[in-house]
Amino acid sequence: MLKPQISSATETVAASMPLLEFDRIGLEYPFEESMRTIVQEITLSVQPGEFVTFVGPSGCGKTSILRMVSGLSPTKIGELRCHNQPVTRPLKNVGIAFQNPVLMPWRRTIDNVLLPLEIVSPYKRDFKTNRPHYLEMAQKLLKAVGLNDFQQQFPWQLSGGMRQRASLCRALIHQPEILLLDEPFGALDAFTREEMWVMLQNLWMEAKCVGMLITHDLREAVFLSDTVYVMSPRPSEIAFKLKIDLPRPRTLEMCLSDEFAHLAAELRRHIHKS
Ligand SMILES: Nc1ncnc2c1ncn2[C@@H]1O[C@H](COP(=O)(O)OP(=O)(O)OP(=O)(O)O)[C@@H](O)[C@H]1O
Repeated sequence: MLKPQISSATETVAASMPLLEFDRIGLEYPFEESMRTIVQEITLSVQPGEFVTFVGPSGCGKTSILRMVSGLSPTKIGELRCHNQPVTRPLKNVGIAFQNPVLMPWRRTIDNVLLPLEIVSPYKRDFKTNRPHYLEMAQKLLKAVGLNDFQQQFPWQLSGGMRQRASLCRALIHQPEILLLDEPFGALDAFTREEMWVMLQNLWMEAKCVGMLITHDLREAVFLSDTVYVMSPRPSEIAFKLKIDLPRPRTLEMCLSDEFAHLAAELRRHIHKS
């Protein structure tokens, strides 16, 4: 709805322009008396609508990278660009879902989903006058994830999987161009997690946004991604890039195929323990 309109003359150029560019990005944190290098140097680009995943050993800087993309922790070494502009402050076109879906316990599910519209420009300006329209958007999302009958429940009345589904709806309600996912299904059991892969794929295909996922689950990475980046141990860099060309929409039956197993094994081979 509020996505930028581009004329057909510029469409061809825009289609080939990356949405995100990591240009020799590094990362250091203070450690004891000096600075410790976490990320050595990362250069890559993400196309509009691409789903990319970062996998790698614990502590190699995956979450820190997502924070850079969100603009919450702007890059100090190298440059991160969104739409060719350096990211120097929190981006508005980003939705975020974490492993722990932090929903407000005093707000009903529907009101938790609506929350970003109350605080993110340009929605907050007309939130009250446009509420019926926004309510419809939130209801559509909740319906898409099977929570139609739980709109009026409080978070503590939902299961872990349901809370995570509501949190994904909340991350997408303001139609972000970039959806950041930090181990969103890490706390769920294996069966629920696989259901969530399918549901997330559907939401992402409908939203046509960039997906950027961190996970320790290599099958999850293969199922969801167009591109998987394997990071090396700290001080990290991209050790391996794997394109996943499985057709979409992907199904859970595909996880049983030799091709799927081969792709997951290929990732496993390139992961080193820190
Ligand atoms: N604010 C901070 N100040 C100092 N060091 C930090 C800070 N945030 C993260 N670190 C350090 O940076 C490293 C990378 O952390 P990060 O959370 O990005 O890694 P990760 O790859 O996401 O790890 P995991 O897979 O275990 O979640 C860790 O060694 C961590 O201790």
